[in-house]
Amino acid sequence: MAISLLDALYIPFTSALLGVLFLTSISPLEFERYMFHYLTFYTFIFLGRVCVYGFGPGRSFVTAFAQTSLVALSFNVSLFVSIAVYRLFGHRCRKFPGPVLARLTRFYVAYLNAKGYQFYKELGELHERYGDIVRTGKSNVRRYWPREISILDKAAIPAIYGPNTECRKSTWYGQSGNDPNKVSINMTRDTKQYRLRRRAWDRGFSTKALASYQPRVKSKADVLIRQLYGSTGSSVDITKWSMLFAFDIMGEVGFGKDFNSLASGQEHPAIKGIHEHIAVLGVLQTVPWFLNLLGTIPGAAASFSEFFSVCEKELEEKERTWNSEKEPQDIVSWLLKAIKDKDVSASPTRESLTDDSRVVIIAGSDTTANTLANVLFYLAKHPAVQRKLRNLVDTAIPEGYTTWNYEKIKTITYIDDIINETLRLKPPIIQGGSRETPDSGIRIGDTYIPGNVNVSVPYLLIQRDPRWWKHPNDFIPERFGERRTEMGTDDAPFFPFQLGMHACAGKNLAFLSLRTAVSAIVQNFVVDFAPGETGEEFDERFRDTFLMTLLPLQLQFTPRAEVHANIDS
Ligand code: HEM
Repeated sequence: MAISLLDALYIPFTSALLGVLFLTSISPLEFERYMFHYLTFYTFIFLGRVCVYGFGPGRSFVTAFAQTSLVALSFNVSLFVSIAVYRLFGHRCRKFPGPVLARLTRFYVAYLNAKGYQFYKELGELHERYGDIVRTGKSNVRRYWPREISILDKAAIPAIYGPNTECRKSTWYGQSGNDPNKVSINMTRDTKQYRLRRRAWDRGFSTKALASYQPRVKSKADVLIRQLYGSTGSSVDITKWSMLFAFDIMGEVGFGKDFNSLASGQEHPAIKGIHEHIAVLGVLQTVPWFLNLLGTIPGAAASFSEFFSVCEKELEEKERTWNSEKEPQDIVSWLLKAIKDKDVSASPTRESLTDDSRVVIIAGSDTTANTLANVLFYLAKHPAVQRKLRNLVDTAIPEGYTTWNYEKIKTITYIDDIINETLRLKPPIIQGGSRETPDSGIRIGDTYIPGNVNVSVPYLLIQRDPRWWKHPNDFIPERFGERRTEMGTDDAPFFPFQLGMHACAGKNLAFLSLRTAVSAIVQNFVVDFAPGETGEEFDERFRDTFLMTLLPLQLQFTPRAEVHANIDS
């Protein structure tokens, strides 16, 4: 039986009406939370209708399928047209300029991300074209997405991220699920629950805990130094070795486990998993509901399952071997202690604990590794800076590396100036965290941003903005030291570790690791580019994959004794 003329007119009309009604009814909801349920329900209804109308005497499945497809088509067309009209002309963000495609769909920014993985450059161009506030459609919405705005104005930093902000974590943090009982600390959007859970983490980074980590960090630096001595005369890919160093530290300090990557010189399989994970994240982070959906499809996350299973395995081993009577000696043990003590800060479920264990590795290793590799790049490129640093280390520890001492290294503020200047130019997390404005909206200077809009300030762009930074693209560590006043550093926007309650939990550990590695390297070696390496590609072509992904960098580490011998002869 074919579709009658009446059906052919009636079905599209009622279905289209249904599409508009549906859109109106979901408008108060953060609908992407329910995307998975919606798609499942949609498929179920579709198949159910085919069965109901196709089953029975005189009925045909083909006709039922054709009718149902007409219903679905009319419903979808009406839904998408209404959404497009609303997004273009009725959205509360419509006064903010931005590319038309970004107003229509967040997949446009996913496309810009995928195009060479240099979204920060694309975003820089959008800001140049449209001004300090650009509608990017970058993440998600409560009322008909996309509602994303990128702000390149330093006044926005305290308003969005500062200690007194009323902004909350946006739907970006819903990419691994929206149930706060099942996700990591970093993905916890509920502010009350977040504050409680953060306490367990902060215990793992207390001054006392860091003092117990320090000798283990130094022992990893020793292995790195030994390996660099072994490389004498050949070039070393410092991107790889920095990752091995940072990954081993997170094994030691995170899980109390020796991952042995530095000693073996081999990438642990989990490292590949991390990089595949962040490459996917780099493109699809703009569409968190889609990432969330992908995670529910068996096999879709296969590329990074190795990393997930390593974390799961290490967590299980820790649970088996951990001595709960003793003071915790690593971050995961602090999290386990909170659970054992039934403390309010404990990860609420097994799933959330597992997700937390992944955060230990993801948040701690790539960030530190990138910074170390970039510091060494700048030292190779600026021999005068390297010499100045080495003289300071030699003055603090004249007897050489055998008497290396962290307390003395900590007093050399120039190391921190070099690390900060590196983090200004190359923040390992390139785009600022996405936050949702409170219902009442916020004011940034003279501009009112309505409520429930996702806002972010891009770290890399604002930390190189010539309005606040003199010679913004030049590497001048002294701007954080003796030239601070002259260069206006105190008034310039700098927040690579984020600010306020959601600021990086591991900042002090990062500084401990970086000060240790950088001082140990300059005390032992002179660092140069390897023959044929200019560093230009490394400097220019790093990938914007949420966490920065670096290209290999070939350096040469000449033992200082050898340099002296060459000069003397
Ligand atoms: C140079 C090194 C590092 C940089 C630049 C850095 C930067 C950041 C930034 C910008 C955030 C905020 C992310 C957001 O807004 O969602 C963050 C969060 C975090 N970082 Fe770091 N980080 C570094 C090293 C570390 C290390 C070594 C650890 C140790 C495990 C760590 C643990 C964390 C954790 C647990 C969070 C989540 C905090 C939360 O949501 O409460 N980070 N980091």
